[in-house]
Amino acid sequence: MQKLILIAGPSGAGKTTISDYLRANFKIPRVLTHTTRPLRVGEQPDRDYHFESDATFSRLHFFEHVKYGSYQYGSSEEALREAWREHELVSLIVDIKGAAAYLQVIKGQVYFLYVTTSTRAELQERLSKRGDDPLKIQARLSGSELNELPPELAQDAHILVNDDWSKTKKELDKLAESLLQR
Ligand SMILES: Nc1ncnc2c1ncn2[C@@H]1O[C@H](COP(=O)(O)OP(=O)(O)OP(=O)(O)O)[C@@H](O)[C@H]1O
Ligand SMILES: Nc1nc2c(ncn2[C@@H]2O[C@H](COP(=O)(O)O)[C@@H](O)[C@H]2O)c(=O)[nH]1
Repeated sequence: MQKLILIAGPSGAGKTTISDYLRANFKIPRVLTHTTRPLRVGEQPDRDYHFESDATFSRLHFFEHVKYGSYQYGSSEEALREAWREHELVSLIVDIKGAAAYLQVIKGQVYFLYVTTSTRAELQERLSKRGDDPLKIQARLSGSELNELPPELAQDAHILVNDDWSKTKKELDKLAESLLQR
């Protein structure tokens, strides 16, 4: 059966790092999403995101889409179908609203991984080290942008506290092995 590891959690929790690890070590590719935000240092088009203008974004067909500040983000049905053509198991990074949309429609095919850290200070430190703008960090770590796990999604979530990367890797190894066997 085609399956999806849906990865959500606060900014800086390590969603991208985890998805990259699954791809590098288990050949579980990430379904790329689309965004109108500018590239960060070190990012590449069509490797990290499909970077779009507002005009090209509006022409796409989205499973779900959201807006952060003035930037849009969206995941397309086409991208998921295309990824599943070659791989039974893929990953996808979305925010909490996106996760809720997938769980509503294809819950039976989803393994929902909610990634977090023990403290908000750790998130802040990681984002500062990553070179994010301090004002954007404040926005990302407050209000609806924090991506806290809402009670209605808690029963579907597998929570991974990514404080210690060596422990996280062990948990990911177990998870990938069990999902690839099924
Ligand atoms: N267990 C960890 N310990 C320390 N640093 C980590 C750990 N996991 C990830 N990081 C680092 O934290 C930073 C944020 O990680 P990452 O970009 O994967 O987060 P994210 O959840 O995808 O964030 P965003 O939603 O903002 O894109 C990166 O610099 C990454 O190398
Ligand atoms: N609902 C969706 N959320 C998405 C999508 N692509 C990314 N995201 C989430 O946006 C924020 C910000 O990402 P960043 O790369 O600018 O740091 C983060 O929480 C992502 O998980 C999407 O297609 N749909």
